[in-house]
Amino acid sequence: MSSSVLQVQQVSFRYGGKEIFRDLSLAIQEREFVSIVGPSGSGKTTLFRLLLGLEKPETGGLFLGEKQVIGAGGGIAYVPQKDLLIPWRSILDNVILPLEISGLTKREAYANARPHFASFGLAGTESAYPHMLSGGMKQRVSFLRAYLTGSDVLLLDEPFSALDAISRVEMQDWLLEQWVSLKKTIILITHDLDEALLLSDRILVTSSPPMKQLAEIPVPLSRPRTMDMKLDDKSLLSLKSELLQKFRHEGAKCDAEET
Ligand SMILES: Nc1ncnc2c1ncn2[C@@H]1O[C@H](COP(=O)(O)OP(=O)(O)OP(=O)(O)O)[C@@H](O)[C@H]1O
Repeated sequence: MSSSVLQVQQVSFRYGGKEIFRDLSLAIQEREFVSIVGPSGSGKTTLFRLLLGLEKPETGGLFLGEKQVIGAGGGIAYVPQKDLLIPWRSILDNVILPLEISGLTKREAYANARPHFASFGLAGTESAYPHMLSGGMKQRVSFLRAYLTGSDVLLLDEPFSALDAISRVEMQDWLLEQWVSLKKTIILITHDLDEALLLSDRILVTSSPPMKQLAEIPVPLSRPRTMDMKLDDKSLLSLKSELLQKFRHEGAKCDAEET
């Protein structure tokens, strides 16, 4: 067998009468960076909810290593679109939440969290409150909180979509660096095709429900990657046009379903 860290095996799922997945299978390799792109309403967030154990498949199974994914919080961490920081807790108190929940005392949790502030670009923000930070910084806090769960797999649900264009590019660069240094497996939902191309080893394209498989586009760019590549590389431009075509095609099918 390969070194899949995450496996979705023949999963079927529906919300009431709406069938979302039918016998869907996919595998994510250890330390892979995979982006999921696809039209609105195609089931991207639902896939995350299943991976987090927040929804139960009708049939099939989801596995983290050998272990079946059951219930929330089992080795998979989630960074949502909105940072969901608690406004009345300091940044340090926000990031230690998962450590407190796992049973550490506040003192232990602080000792655990503090050394990571610098590498997450958050030095000096420990006693600040969320409203004092920029959008990009708040997302880094959210990312640090997810990292401190100790999970090997991070699910990022459009984490940069609310940021302005410049902060977004800065955060994409930052995430590239973090992915290299933290050695985690990352799955990113994004609507930004440039972001998907720049960051990923593979891009999975969702289609209109019920989804039986995800189209897969490998990104054959060497690493380390830079922003210049994004602008210059000819193969990147042709990949982008391939992605756009798939995206539009599936989007049209989704729109037709909704009407
Ligand atoms: N709790 C729910 N109950 C019933 N239907 C739901 C529920 N959550 C999502 N759906 C439906 O399931 C389908 C897939 O939703 P999902 O949020 O997974 O799509 P998505 O691809 O993440 O969309 P977006 O890109 O807009 O976030 C949609 O048709 C949505 O309306």
